[in-house]
Amino acid sequence: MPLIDVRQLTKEYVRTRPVEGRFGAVRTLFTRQQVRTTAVDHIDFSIEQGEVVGYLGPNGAGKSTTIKLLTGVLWPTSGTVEVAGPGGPIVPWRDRQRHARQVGVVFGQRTQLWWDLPLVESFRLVGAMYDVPPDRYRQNLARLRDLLDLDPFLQTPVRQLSLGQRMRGDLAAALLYDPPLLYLDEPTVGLDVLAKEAVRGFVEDANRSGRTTILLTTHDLADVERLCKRILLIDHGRVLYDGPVDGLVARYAPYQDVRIRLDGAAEPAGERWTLGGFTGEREADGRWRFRVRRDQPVHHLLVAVSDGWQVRDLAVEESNLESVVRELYRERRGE
Ligand SMILES: Nc1ncnc2c1ncn2[C@@H]1O[C@H](COP(=O)(O)OP(=O)(O)OP(=O)(O)O)[C@@H](O)[C@H]1O
Repeated sequence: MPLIDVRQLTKEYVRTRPVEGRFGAVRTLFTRQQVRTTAVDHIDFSIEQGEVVGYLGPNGAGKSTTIKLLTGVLWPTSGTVEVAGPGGPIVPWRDRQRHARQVGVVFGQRTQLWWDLPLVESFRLVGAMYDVPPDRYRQNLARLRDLLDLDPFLQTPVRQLSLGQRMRGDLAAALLYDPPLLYLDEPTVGLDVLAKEAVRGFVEDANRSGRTTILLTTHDLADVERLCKRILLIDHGRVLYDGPVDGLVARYAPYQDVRIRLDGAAEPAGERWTLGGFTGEREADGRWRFRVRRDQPVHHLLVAVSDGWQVRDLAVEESNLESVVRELYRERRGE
């Protein structure tokens, strides 16, 4: 059995809103119009022990709602989630206590720590809440202090920590009790370059030799490129793509862009240029862009341009995750 098994998971939010119209203000006293949003719409996926999966999607796609369902904070409208655990599968929103021992959760946007207590006291409380045996607690704390360089602010109240320090504290608290599963919701949001590096290094370490299975939501694709072999891409609550990072690039951007800047007075007239069997377009900065499918012989284009034209510079640009995701989001928004 996989570590997490999600079947037809659906969450519909229902809220009421004022009725508009001539008598709107009066009617809201008596009438409640319901607005339904299907935030998560019959999604299926499973995650095996030891994976690090990037959960991506544009704003409002349904990522946070999924994390809330997976962590048992929300009940679904329909569908199931099962997490493998000692003594059999766990349904997060039903078996909340058993489930809590299986998962660590870190939200980039808010802390799970006790605001007024020194960091080390928060850790003690976490250790007590999860019944971590004293030896285990000491070992884990020593390892996490070292790994996350916590000592300079261990005695500082959480409210006085910088965002990067607080995030390191949250990561340590989430792993103090050795959960096999870690949910990270935008763990690098707002962090500087060095702090992001520290978080990424830590996640890699946590996953080393498959110890901790990780599901990570982020808008920073560098997190995904560095940490995840697999992506789940969702939008409008549905899974658009589930597979390897390279596969996403190959599926949605099966081309390379060749950008050419010509040198000298002779430029093709107009905004389009056909050369070596390819058609290029002039870009705003004066360069020509040829979009060449990966299975087409790009060298025909390169030979044709160098034979007949003075080239100042030429670049063959592979699509990367960033450009593919940008295109996909644009397409979905109809831009
Ligand atoms: N409590 C709620 N009541 C009603 N609608 C909600 C509620 N929470 C979220 N939604 C709606 O559900 C949809 C999915 O929201 P969700 O927060 O899961 O998206 P997200 O992918 O996490 O977005 P972001 O990247 O902006 O954090 C959105 O349309 C949102 O407006």
